[in-house]
Amino acid sequence: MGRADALTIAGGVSGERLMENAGYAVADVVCVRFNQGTRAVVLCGMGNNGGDGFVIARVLKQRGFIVRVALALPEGMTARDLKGDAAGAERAWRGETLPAEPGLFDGMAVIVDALYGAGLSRDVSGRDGELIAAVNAARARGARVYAVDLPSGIDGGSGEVRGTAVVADETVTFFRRKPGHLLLPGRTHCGRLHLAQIGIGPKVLAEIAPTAAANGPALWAGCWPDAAIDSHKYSRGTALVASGPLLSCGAARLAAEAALRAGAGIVTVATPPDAVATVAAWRAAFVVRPAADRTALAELLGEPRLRAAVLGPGLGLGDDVWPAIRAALKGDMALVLDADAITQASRRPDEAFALIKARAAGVVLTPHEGEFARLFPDIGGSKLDRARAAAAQSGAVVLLKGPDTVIAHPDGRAVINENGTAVLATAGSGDVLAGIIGGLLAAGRPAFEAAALAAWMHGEAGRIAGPGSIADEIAGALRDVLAKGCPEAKATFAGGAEEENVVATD
Ligand SMILES: NC(=O)C1=CN([C@@H]2O[C@H](COP(=O)(O)OP(=O)(O)OC[C@H]3O[C@@H](n4cnc5c(N)ncnc54)[C@H](O)[C@@H]3O)[C@@H](O)[C@H]2O)[C@@H](O)CC1
Ligand SMILES: Nc1ncnc2c1ncn2[C@@H]1O[C@H](COP(=O)(O)OP(=O)(O)O)[C@@H](O)[C@H]1O
Ligand SMILES: [K+]
Repeated sequence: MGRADALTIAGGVSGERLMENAGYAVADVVCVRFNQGTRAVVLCGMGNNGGDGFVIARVLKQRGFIVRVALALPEGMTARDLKGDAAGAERAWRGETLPAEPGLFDGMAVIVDALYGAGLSRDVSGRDGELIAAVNAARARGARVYAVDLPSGIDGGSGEVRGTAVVADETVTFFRRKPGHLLLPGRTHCGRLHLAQIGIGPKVLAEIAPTAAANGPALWAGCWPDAAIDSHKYSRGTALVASGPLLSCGAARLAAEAALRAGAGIVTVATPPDAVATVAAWRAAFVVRPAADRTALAELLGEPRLRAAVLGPGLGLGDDVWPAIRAALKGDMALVLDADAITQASRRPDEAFALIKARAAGVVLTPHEGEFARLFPDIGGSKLDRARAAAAQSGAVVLLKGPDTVIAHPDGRAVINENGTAVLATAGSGDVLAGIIGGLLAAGRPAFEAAALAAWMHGEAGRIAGPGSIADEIAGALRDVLAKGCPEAKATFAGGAEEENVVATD
């Protein structure tokens, strides 16, 4: 954001104008719910976030609110020491300013949090921590909290809580959302999020060329699995799902069903002999092939018409499994490596990553946090950073699961998924996701787009299936997701003012 501001200011829009627009945007959101006569306190910090706060205080006072500013400055600093646009905004404020202290929030209907925004660079502690605790306590007693740009204490780049953080009812941010608005726990601190345009134009967006975005149809509308009128099952694509033995064949059944629903024309389930009858009886639509051992599985994976394979759900952790995965990695089909296949790869990461990098067809790795730590033990940082680093290290598209699933391409592009709900936090849900990706890969969709679209379809399926659903029903709800059709595309990544899905990372 700092760079976006600087480029805009260099382009002739003053910082003061940006701050005025930002302040008005927040005041307008407050005024949707509250009227003249409302008691409001604006908590201002020492930087430009605080500067926005002074503008908000002025506008709310003009509109008849009873407003005071609670000014939180470092020891020894006074309002006269404020700098730049924040100093100008403070001078233009003609109301009451008090040194911030926790008691100032008592009895307020509205609290505006303008303590820290994008400039937060270290953990909040001491007096500021107490102020944040007091804001949250006042909210618990009924005050409505509006955060300026970010809830203070939330890191805009990572969504992490830096020590302690404000919990807001509404957050107004400017220009573009930041990763911290989408990643947890930041997302849950924002409350309702508003995006306001304050004069930072499309040329700036093109110049900063963000490589992160919220997951949405702009990325994958062209990959929606509509089959052409003249399609046949083979042209729609063949996928193979490798099952585990009888006691762990449920995972492959879920994945195979999801792959069929998501667009594969045919799905073969390769099954150890003890599970053949169970798998065959599960869905008449499955093609079931016994694979007595891993050599037989490797042979089935050599079938030339195969466009995609899903390996991992229930596959097994025995030493005999890796040769089949290795055979698949040496093959031509696109691959989803999930669950046990990720654990298998984590025992020999160098070999796995070399095989992934050497192949032409795409690979999607779908770790949850535990599997991620196993496969990429040395990678740290924000969820966005970690997914990107893992993609670069492995050569695969990495889908790092969770409520804020991140999908990263080795070239640095990444999307953050935002439509998942806790309905998905149920056993077998990840198998459904792996199957959806496999179905889209079988239909010829590129790995990054397939993974992003699959995460979105999975989220929608969870919403449609609703609370109380089990994984079988999430797979079943894919039919409704597809029946609703592809949602309207809004552009993603850099290039136009309408591209609200872009996340400004700098
Ligand atoms: N002209 C501009 O640059 C615009 C900036 N805007 C606002 O400006 C904000 C960013 O302003 P700033 O860069 O001044 O930063 P902040 O106002 O977020 O933070 C102020 C300063 O506090 C210090 N600080 C950081 N963490 C601290 C901690 N834990 N304890 C003590 N001190 C700490 C840092 O030196 C930081 O620069 C945005 O979030 C947005 O609200 C908007 O007005 C839009 C225009
Ligand atoms: N609270 C949540 N909100 C949104 N999505 C979630 C949540 N918890 C889990 N998920 C999603 O559910 C799936 C769970 O996958 P996984 O952990 O592999 O489970 P399993 O192995 O039982 O199938 C992932 O796609 C994950 O992103
Ligand atoms: K703030």
